[in-house]
Amino acid sequence: MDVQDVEQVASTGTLPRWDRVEHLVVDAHARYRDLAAGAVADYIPVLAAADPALFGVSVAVVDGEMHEAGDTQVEFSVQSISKAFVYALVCEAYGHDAVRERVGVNNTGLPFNSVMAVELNDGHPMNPMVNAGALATTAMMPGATPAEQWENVRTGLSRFAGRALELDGVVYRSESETNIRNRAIARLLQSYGRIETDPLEVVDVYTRQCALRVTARDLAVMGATLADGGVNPVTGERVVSAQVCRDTLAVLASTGLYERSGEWLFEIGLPAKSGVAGGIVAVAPGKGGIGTFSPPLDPAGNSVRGQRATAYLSRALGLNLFASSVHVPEKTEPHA
Ligand SMILES: NC(=O)CC[C@H](N)C(=O)O
Repeated sequence: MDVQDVEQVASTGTLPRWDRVEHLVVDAHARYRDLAAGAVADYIPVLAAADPALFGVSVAVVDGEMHEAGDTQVEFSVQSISKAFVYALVCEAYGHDAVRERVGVNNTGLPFNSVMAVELNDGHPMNPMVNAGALATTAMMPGATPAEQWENVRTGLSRFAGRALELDGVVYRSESETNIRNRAIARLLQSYGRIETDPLEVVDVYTRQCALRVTARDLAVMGATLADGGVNPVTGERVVSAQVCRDTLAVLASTGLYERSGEWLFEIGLPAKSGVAGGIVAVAPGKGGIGTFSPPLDPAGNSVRGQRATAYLSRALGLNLFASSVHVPEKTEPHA
């Protein structure tokens, strides 16, 4: 089936056509498997050793159905995707007003690890999806000690995934030895009174949260939990409230792909979050989650194949939040 056909499928009858999902997931994988663009991250030394050929596409529907193709059971570090779920957990604990005031919800327009963004905004971290805002958010995680905060992060993200997630010790150590910039950002936030506890301990919890091991399948389930108003569709457990999901998805829509968030929303029309190990989670509210994994990244740090596969599924399944169900786009291929 070519793109035009699937768009016609998506444009007729009730959307989305979940009966076609299995076929479309396999097709999304086949289409982009050989796409050779992008480069694996190397600023965290161990990530440079990732196999660029790995590629998995997974969809979790809010009724608990799973559809998968490729390397969906391969584990990789969650990296920045953790920021979305830690943000949700902190909002659940303290209410979104407290987090919004301290961390913000506006895009910086600058790279995820920008120091200048903090300086330009009088020490305000701007949003929870860039490193400054994520550090400020992790600092707010419930727990009397950093060890307790870390355990709450680990168990909280595990509840979103529906299984016990574990630390990748090799990734954690590799990033701990080289995360000087994050330590600088944490110190800068401390200087502006945005972090009240020990900034280096905050960086340590944050580095651990980024080194949690997930699969594309986990990402799909985590996304489906946000799509399902906070109830994990596989375990049936309520992880966060529907309001927290709504707030988290709004933040993801405006900031989830860093300085490329506008282009992503324009083309794909779904809230999403990327990580530098090559994962992307996208959320179709009320419908399901899409998890992709492929290590080669674009210059902003977003997986190239993951973006293409998600764009294809969004179009083919009619998931774009801004599209009416009868719209058949003239353009059949997205921008490169
Ligand atoms: N964009 C990312 O995935 C960055 C996460 C990484 N752990 C960092 O802090 O630099």
